[in-house]
Amino acid sequence: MMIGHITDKKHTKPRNNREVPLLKKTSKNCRGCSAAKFAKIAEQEQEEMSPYVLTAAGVLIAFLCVVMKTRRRRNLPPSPPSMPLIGHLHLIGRLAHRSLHELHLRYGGGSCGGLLLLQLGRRRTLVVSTAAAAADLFRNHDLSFASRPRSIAADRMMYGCSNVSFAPYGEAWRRGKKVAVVHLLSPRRVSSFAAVRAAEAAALVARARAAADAGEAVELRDLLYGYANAVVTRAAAGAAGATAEKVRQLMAHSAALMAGFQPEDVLPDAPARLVRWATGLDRKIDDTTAAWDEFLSEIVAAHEEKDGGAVEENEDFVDVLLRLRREGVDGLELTDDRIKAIVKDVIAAATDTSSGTLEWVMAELVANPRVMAKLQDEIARVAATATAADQPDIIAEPELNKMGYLKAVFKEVLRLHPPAPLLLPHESTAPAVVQGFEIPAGTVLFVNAWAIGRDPAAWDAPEEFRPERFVGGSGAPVDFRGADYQLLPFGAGRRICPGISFSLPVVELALVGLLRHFDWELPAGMSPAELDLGEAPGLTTPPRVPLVLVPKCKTRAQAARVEHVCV
Ligand code: HEM
Repeated sequence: MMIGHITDKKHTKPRNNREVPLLKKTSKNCRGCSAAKFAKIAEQEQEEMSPYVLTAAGVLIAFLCVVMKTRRRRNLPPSPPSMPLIGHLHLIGRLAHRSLHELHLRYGGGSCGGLLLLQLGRRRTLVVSTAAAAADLFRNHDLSFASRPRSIAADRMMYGCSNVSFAPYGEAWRRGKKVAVVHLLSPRRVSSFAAVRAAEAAALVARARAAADAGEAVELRDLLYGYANAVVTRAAAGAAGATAEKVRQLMAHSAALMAGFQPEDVLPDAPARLVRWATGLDRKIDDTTAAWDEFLSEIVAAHEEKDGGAVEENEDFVDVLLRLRREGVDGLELTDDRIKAIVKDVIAAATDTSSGTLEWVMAELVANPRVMAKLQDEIARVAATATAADQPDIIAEPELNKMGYLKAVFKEVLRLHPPAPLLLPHESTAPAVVQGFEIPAGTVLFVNAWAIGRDPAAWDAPEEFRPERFVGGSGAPVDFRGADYQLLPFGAGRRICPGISFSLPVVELALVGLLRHFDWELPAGMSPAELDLGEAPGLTTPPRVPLVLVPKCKTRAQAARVEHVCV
């Protein structure tokens, strides 16, 4: 009816094509009408308006048809019931990878292709929880999902995301990643840090030995973090000691600010900004960012003063980046800020992941004494003939390749305890059809590497810790370099971790040192079955309860074979 009153009837032809007199509009005119007249006008009016009503109804029906057709055509992945505003956020606990795994088991099994679609606050989120779904995603849609969701915290803490990890997909990310892969983390560069690794691994063994001599228990997290941090800081900035300690403090502050959901994940921009300001989140980010910037600026300035003095083989990451700036890297402007962003990125990406992996290995070995003994046997066999020339406590790195069981133990630990269980979040920039489901552009992606490592379709007895599953067998052994989608601790595709070759000798050398020289026992009265193998929440997830063990120098009979050990 409203349409009738507001439309100019002059331009209207009724269905029978009869010319209709202009409607008398004023109430003054109507007031004088008799009931019969009024009814006639109403009738006339109705007759006049029917084309409009029909048109409106037609448009509405057409619209509904399109909506319904689109809905029917949009074959979205399954999704649990959600709440207004927060969507599915209330279903995610402190350990997001476990909550998502439970949701997958409840809603995403069977014909759902290993996918779940969630609304996490404002973000539409695809969760991949099986090896088959990961294979389809990385094989066929890697490019569509190669970006990162925008994060205000990352933006401010990483110089406008000019680092590698949080940079959105595009030319700047591509060139930054190339610098990381080709210049910072290449096999040649990684092997140039062998002396750094050997010295820090020897220091680690010395610290464990001091505890063993004093009969003290050791908090492994502290010991292993100190080791990983020292190696990475020396590789990145050429310094350990006070520098590494400063990195440790800064990292502790940053990790807390980056983990978990952010206000803008749930709220529109303006209220989110208000919440950030009111809760002091912005101030904390600004303080931490300023402290990092001061620290990194000093390092860059000190390196610049050397003015390219380092021999190329002895360069640390800052040296390399400054040299590339002098030489001019195609298409990537290596400003001071970008250099600081890349160095900070690499330090952050390398430290927690490496030390977390080592702590999980030690936890699983203590929980599985059979595996510990078998690995110690392998190490003793190889080490009997091979120590580093200048570090008698440490095995020469090429010998690590003779330790097949060691490699299998690491794979098994990374299967069950990927240090970043959801990798880093990706975001799609184009629509894609994954496992037959339509995924719109702009969808955040979580690949649940933790759940994929437990996928019963991909693994036999997935909950069992059994490194032997990676030894022998027919065909190429499963590896974690991104080609075997059932084992994704480093991710796969374009966004795969570029630090695999850097991290392997770091973790292997330390573990070999710790197992070669010591037996490790639980504190008095504790049995392996009592070990808590749950995770702590965060972007990286070390054991929930820091591992405390007692190192015992190996028996004199064993020590006699390797004379320098614990005598
Ligand atoms: C055990 C050790 C490590 C693990 C488990 C690990 C795991 C990961 C994971 C899961 C990602 C995200 C992949 C994705 O988004 O799909 C990643 C990215 C990254 N990692 Fe590692 N990482 C480790 C060590 C390192 C080391 C030692 C470095 C450098 C020295 C490093 C540098 C990076 C960088 C720069 C990225 C970002 C790649 C990109 O966005 O394109 N990581 N890592």
